[in-house]
Amino acid sequence: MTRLLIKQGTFVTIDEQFSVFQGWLAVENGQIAAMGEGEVPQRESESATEILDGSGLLFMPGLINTHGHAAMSLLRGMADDLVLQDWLQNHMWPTEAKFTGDDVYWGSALAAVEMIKSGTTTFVDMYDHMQRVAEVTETSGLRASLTRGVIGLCPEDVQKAKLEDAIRFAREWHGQANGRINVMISPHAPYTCPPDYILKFVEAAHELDLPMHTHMSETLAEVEQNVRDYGCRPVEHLDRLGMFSRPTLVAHAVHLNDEEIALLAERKVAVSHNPISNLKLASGVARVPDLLKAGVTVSLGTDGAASNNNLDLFQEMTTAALLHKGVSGDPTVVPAVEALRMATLYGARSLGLEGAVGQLKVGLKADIIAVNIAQAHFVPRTDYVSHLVYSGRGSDVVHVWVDGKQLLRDRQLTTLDEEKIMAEAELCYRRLRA
Ligand SMILES: CSC[C@H]1O[C@@H](n2cnc3c(O)ncnc32)[C@H](O)[C@@H]1O
Ligand SMILES: [Zn+2]
Repeated sequence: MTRLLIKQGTFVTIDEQFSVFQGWLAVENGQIAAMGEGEVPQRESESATEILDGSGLLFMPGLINTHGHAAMSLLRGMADDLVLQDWLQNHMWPTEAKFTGDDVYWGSALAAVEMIKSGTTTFVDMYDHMQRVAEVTETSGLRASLTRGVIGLCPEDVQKAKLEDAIRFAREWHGQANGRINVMISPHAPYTCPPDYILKFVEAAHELDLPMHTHMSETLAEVEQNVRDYGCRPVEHLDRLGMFSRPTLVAHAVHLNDEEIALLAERKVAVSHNPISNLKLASGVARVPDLLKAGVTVSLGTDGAASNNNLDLFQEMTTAALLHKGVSGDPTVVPAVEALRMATLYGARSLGLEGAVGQLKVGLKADIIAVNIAQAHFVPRTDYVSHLVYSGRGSDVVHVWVDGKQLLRDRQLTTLDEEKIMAEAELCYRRLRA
């Protein structure tokens, strides 16, 4: 049995009473086995099989990206500066229709490279050809909640086949990769899935005992269309269809009224806040301070790299912390520590993984990242939580572990061939555009 000892590091434990301390941490059997402040006890030095000098490094829980479409990394920069519906209907969907399983594999691998190198250890992915995303997850060593996203704007036989594919994927992959893969059930959105079709997903989620994930209330146009088509706003619509009787994570939730926020809190629906994607597609600004005040779990997502245009959760934290101050005129909303919790603890909570990941605590899985704080933008040592959120970047991450396995060592990937993946992704894009 190997036992890694990290000594003389700076540690940020994320909890309601987060703390920053100088000390040590031991990893054994994929878990945080022990940790403490100050000098390493002699018994820890003696039982270690590997020792890492943590001087100049800050260790914290790996970041959790609660909404994305990994394979869309292939479409980065392809159609910038458009509103959602134009972007989706006239650019993303026509190109995605040509995606093969291999395109999804290499696009997702490209995303995995970027995520690991910017400190993400768990990601949510909603897409098609999900077995290929699962393969990337298995090989890369990342942790993921994966879901076959289904657009139901198609004939009944195609709808049926897509639902069956989602169920088959769930049965095959939930709990796989040593428990690193979980599965969710996903009708893509209320405006792309008719109500009777959404009902079938809710039934499947009950049968399989799985959580649900969907896009919801992302644009004003979507809310208005929902009212026109179904006589109510998306939150009430999904509630009537029984979706919130399952543990549910909704992406975006930008356009909400007070009653909807109260209902989301009551139903314990979690929200994945994607501030950069929402800004880029000019969708609006989610009412994050109000959601948090109401007790809704709000985590952070990048969405796909075609609407972001990167997968760096540090930038998402910075944006979340700044944006809501700007629009509210209140500098106290979304303080740095809350942005950090959104990217870690609240991410874990929204995926049913609280108590397993998202914090540095003895007994939790060793999903840990090390940030190089021996750099000008982390000086002086006033407040490391502030530095991480307001001046940190994904490229500051030097080491990454998931389940105690090191996926990034001195910024070198240990499980993925970065050069090959970039070359294959470039070829996929050229083929798709030909
Ligand atoms: C059917 S798989 C997922 C589907 O979602 C599309 N998508 C990507 N970003 C967004 C977004 O912000 N809102 C709605 N849908 C989005 C993606 O292009 C895939 O087709
Ligand atoms: Zn999305």
